[in-house]
Amino acid sequence: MQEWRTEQGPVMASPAWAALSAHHAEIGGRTIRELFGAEPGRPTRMSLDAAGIHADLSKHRATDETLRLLVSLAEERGLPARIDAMFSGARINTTENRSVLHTALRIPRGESLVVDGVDVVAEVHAVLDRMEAFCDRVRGDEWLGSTGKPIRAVVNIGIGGSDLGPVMAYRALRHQSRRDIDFRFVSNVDGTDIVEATQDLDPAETLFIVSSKTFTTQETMTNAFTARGWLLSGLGPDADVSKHFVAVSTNAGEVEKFGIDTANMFGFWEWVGGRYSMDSAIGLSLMLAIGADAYRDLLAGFHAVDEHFRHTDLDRNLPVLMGLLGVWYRDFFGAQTHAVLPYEQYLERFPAYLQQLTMESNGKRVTIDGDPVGVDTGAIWWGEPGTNGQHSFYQLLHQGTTLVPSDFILFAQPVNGVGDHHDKLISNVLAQAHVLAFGRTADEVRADGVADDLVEHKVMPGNRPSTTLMLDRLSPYALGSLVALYEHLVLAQGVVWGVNPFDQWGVELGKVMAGQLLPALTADELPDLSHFDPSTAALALRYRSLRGR
Ligand SMILES: O=P(O)(O)OC[C@H]1O[C@](O)(CO)[C@@H](O)[C@@H]1O
Repeated sequence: MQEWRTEQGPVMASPAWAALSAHHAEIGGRTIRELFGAEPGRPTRMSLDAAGIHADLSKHRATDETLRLLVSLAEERGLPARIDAMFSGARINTTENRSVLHTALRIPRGESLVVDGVDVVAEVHAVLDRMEAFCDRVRGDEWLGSTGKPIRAVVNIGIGGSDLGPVMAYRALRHQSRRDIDFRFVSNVDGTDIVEATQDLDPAETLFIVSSKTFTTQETMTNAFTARGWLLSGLGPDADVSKHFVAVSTNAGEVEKFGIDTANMFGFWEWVGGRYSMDSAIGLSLMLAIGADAYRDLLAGFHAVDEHFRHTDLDRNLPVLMGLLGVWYRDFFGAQTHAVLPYEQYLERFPAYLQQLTMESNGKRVTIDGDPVGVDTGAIWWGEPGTNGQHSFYQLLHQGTTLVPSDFILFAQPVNGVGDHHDKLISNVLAQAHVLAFGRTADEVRADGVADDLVEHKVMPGNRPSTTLMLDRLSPYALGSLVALYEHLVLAQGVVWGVNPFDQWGVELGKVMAGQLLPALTADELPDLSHFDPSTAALALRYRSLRGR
């Protein structure tokens, strides 16, 4: 086992932090207009390319010196050493004593990475091969349901990382998915989710994938039991459910207990965090949808960005620079949120996916050593596909009082080239980034002939920063590269802040309390609620009474 230790100390004690504070006092008030005016070569100098992603970082409230100081901060915080430690399998997730090796999920076949005496690359490819063989059988109508019918509906049951990645990626790539198989995703313990997902399906043609790293998650297990009941009520009590259920998990014991043959289980490893797992066997539904070759292209996209992140100097390293700019706005400008605005309808769930990735990772108040962080950490991430957002919340982005750094994502080639839709789409995204950055002054508004009493209403303050990411076409490779970009951005930010981006202790207490409340809501006898606060106890009693208990 490779031991890994950190004694980083607070980020504010870092000399680069003090230098950044002084630098912010000096240039924080300069506008993007002024920066462009002073530096004609800015767009070229501040753009870079990584694994097919072209990134324009010029519309930021940052100079070369800002980037230099941010990179110094990352160096002082030990980012290069942490990157090496992660890729080599050291147990950098110290609060759970685990390696962090999602990058091993996409190392090409034939290479090797030995961790604790095991070649994890060989294990990864053995699972990928099993997944491929299974997917070929289902897609080739060789895997038959218990009545002999081929599979025409696949329902992934999972939540958090066992849902958001699969559903995001399926929606992103459904243009190259099998259209004769219905793909559905059930996550919420709210019964509506599973009822709506199954009510028009034929159980004889339905395959459930129960996806859960732990196989103990309340929502997933509740939905899995309900799915089994639905199947048996449709096919009769003697139906062979093994033809309709497979599992993706690290927990073979619980999979067996549920009644799924472990021959139909696809494993992964404790060194894959839930929110970093979409390219593990958790992606089985996606492989069923797009096929194994396309799935391997997705892995290649991930790997290309891994290589970039691992081997590129910090000052040309895209995930590092984007992560550092996020720290710059969060801690020196007080930006509380970060928007992701994909101008690609197929990426409709990408912002939701990034919410778990970023906020479960860096929504932390203490450092990896357990001390208060002392500065603001992870921003609130959110977003919607363009152009819908323009007719909704962009008013606030343009003229509100809150600074919202934004990422615009666009693709040069349309997936669906209908008429002039795509050119119009792209004109919109470029226009939005332009207006956010450069705005419109009162003089310019007046020069347009606007009446005096409306001038201030029409002034666009501008100076609102954004990154533009332009890719060629939304392909599995491109999607993999984008996800890896944000995975590594999260690590860069976490290391600077000194938090552990790989644990999620903050979600545990709510689960425990729900477990304690459940019997209080359902027991025949009025339970003792005195250990809950009076508000919660009163609401529980009201619920019982409204349910006639
Ligand atoms: O895959 P599992 O074990 O069901 O967990 C689902 C999700 O629950 C969480 O632990 C949070 O509750 C996530 O980190 C994880 O992705």
